[in-house]
Amino acid sequence: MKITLDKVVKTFDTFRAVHGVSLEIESGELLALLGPSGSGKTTILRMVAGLEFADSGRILFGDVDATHIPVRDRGVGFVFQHYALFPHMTVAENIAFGMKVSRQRRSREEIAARVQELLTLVKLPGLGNRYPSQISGGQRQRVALARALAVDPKVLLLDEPFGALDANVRRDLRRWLREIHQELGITTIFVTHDQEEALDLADRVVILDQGRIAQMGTPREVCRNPNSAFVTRFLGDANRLEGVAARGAIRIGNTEVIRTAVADGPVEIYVRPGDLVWSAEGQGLPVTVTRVIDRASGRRVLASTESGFPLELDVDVGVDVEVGARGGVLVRRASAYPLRG
Ligand SMILES: Nc1ncnc2c1ncn2[C@@H]1O[C@H](COP(=O)(O)OP(=O)(O)OP(=O)(O)O)[C@@H](O)[C@H]1O
Repeated sequence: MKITLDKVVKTFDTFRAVHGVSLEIESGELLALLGPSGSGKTTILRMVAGLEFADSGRILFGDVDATHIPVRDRGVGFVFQHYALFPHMTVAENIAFGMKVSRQRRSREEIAARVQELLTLVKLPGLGNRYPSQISGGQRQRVALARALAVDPKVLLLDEPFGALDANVRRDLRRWLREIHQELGITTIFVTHDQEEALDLADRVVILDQGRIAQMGTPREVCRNPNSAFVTRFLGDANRLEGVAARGAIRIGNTEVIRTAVADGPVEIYVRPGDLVWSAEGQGLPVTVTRVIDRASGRRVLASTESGFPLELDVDVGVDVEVGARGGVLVRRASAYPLRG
């Protein structure tokens, strides 16, 4: 089911949470809505679900305006971080719940068979008789997904479904969700404020800033070509430096650090740690090492430029570098934006 948002606006009292968002989610696509707290992600999802109504603009399910389709007829399945399982029902009863209250009548045998099928799909066979308190947080979210899938939704809406879980479990569930999505091909909108999660999972990401779309594209597109300082900062892990652009070259102090197209004048420059190369011989931008953090994957070097900007870069495990060492860094790739103010 394709979903279209056409200039959707939502205001709470006097506060405008969503400012004319237009967006098309293709049938079978897994789209992530990514943005900081308060950027309007949940409000957009709730409007698609029919739990909230737009002040203006339209939401289409296929070619049909969804405004007047009640929640239960929209064919959407939800998994919300706080949309807990019913504690007094077993896992199987939780999964069966939607089928029992659905307009589509099913026999007891049909429901039981479907519950078993779903338990297998979410890789929890044999746990049907447990209560939610008797399974782990990660297992609970799998059950929540099975419950959402039970009524054969045309659209799946997931709002920070793994938000409360620890990093390893999140990573496993992410992979698992991707597999389930591939298997079932249901149009899915996934809300998260975690850029790694969004980039890892989604076919396309929409980055929101204060109720507006800052950028949308495939994970590769937004990572390679962030269109603003906001997106670059939000995608994370970027060093920020200041310099001056003139005729396509950016200089910091006396050093030309990179050539890139940006208007002449003061600029802010964003560089990922992996795009900086350490030079013990002092080539490039002069820096002093302030800290070295050893990790299984390599060494993270923290350094400071002559004008006092902190920098982080990665070097191989075998590279000798010590606190207090002076050297240089070469910039392989960077994004630059005119410095305002
Ligand atoms: N029912 C409401 N009444 C008033 N203001 C609201 C209501 N719901 C949301 N808002 C406001 O609208 C803005 C967007 O909220 P929303 O929950 O959509 O953001 P979000 O991006 O999902 O944030 P988070 O990641 O914190 O959940 C926020 O400033 C919020 O305070």
